[in-house]
Amino acid sequence: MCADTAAEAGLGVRCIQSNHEGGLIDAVHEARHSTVGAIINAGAYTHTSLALHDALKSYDHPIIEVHLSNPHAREAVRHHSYLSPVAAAVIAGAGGKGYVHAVEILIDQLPTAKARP
Ligand SMILES: O=C1C[C@@](O)(C(=O)O)C[C@@H](O)[C@@H]1O
Repeated sequence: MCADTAAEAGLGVRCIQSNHEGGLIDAVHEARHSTVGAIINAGAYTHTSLALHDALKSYDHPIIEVHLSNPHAREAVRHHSYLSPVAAAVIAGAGGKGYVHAVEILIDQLPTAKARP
């Protein structure tokens, strides 16, 4: 579904999964010159990783933060995100559909996006 939505805007989707903080950071740096935007669910690293925050801060394209659940309805430790300050939008609690919405929002954020009426 994400790929279909992106394809309608002439874009492709590349998915990366890593259980390692450094793997996510490397993926962000590697994507700098080959992507126009990023959608990220960093799992628990959302709440702990200043390093991932720094990597995303140096990524010069729109970032959409996604969570399947709503971390704000969960334990207090999940209420802070290191990613949100560098994200153009945050989608939480929409389950898997959140990724499709993230693609739509990302497309709207691109410099080539037409202004909405
Ligand atoms: O690993 C996860 C999953 C999560 O990112 C989500 O998608 O709801 C929310 C995080 O708080 C949690 O640590």
